[in-house]
Amino acid sequence: MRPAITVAESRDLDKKTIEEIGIPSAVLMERAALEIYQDIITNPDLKLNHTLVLVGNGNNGGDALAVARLLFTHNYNVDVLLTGEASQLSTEAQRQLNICRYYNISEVPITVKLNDYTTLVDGIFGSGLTRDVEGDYKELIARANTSSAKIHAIDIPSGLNGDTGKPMGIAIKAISTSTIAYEKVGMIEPESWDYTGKIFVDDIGIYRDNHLEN
Ligand SMILES: NC(=O)C1=CN([C@@H]2O[C@H](COP(=O)(O)OP(=O)(O)OC[C@H]3O[C@@H](n4cnc5c(N)ncnc54)[C@H](O)[C@@H]3O)[C@@H](O)[C@H]2O)[C@@H](O)CC1
Ligand SMILES: [K+]
Repeated sequence: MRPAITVAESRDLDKKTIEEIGIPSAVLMERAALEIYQDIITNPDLKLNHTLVLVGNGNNGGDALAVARLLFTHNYNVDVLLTGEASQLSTEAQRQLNICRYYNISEVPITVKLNDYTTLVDGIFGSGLTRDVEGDYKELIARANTSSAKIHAIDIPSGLNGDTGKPMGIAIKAISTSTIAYEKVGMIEPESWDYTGKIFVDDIGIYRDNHLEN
């Protein structure tokens, strides 16, 4: 079993892979999306009749938008829900939004009925969660958790502290999670499994130990 890493180490490895080794952020995002897409379409517990992708402002949202595009281009019925303003998106998330807009993937408002969907893909927050979840985000996560839709989380269920395995105010309760590169240490805690569900560890070319796959 590969080792688990802290959130700080995860962010440090992302940064080093991009800045020291030179693998572009967009390439890592595409590799992440391809792995997450496979985890989703091969998961027998997810019904993909109608999927809604929840998109945050950062690169977790970027991963999610790229997943939405892969679902769309493979003829799955998918919509996206931008939780923030398009103008606030990270550079890579903006790139992915532009690609989704090329395909005219439908963007639905935060007031959309979540029970209209069979699956939600959670790309709101990942390793960038910095404080307790409040306000509209908290309400959306609460609605997602009480909806009839099954949730698949990207990297870390939104709102879950990746180091403690505990919610920060509230957290997405996913039936499955595609975590990037390595399990996060908080996912070793059994109480985190209510939020992560079944964990898939996706290798996207980010390695610890002098950046060699071990
Ligand atoms: N290409 C890349 O750079 C890669 C990015 N990855 C993805 O990128 C994610 C990290 O992306 P980011 O660093 O952009 O951060 P996130 O996308 O996790 O967070 C999004 C934004 O949410 C805001 N935020 C944090 N806590 C909040 C709160 N409680 N309420 C409201 N807003 C809050 C922060 O300002 C942050 O910018 C990883 O979890 C992973 O999914 C990975 O796939 C590795 C490769
Ligand atoms: K997430």
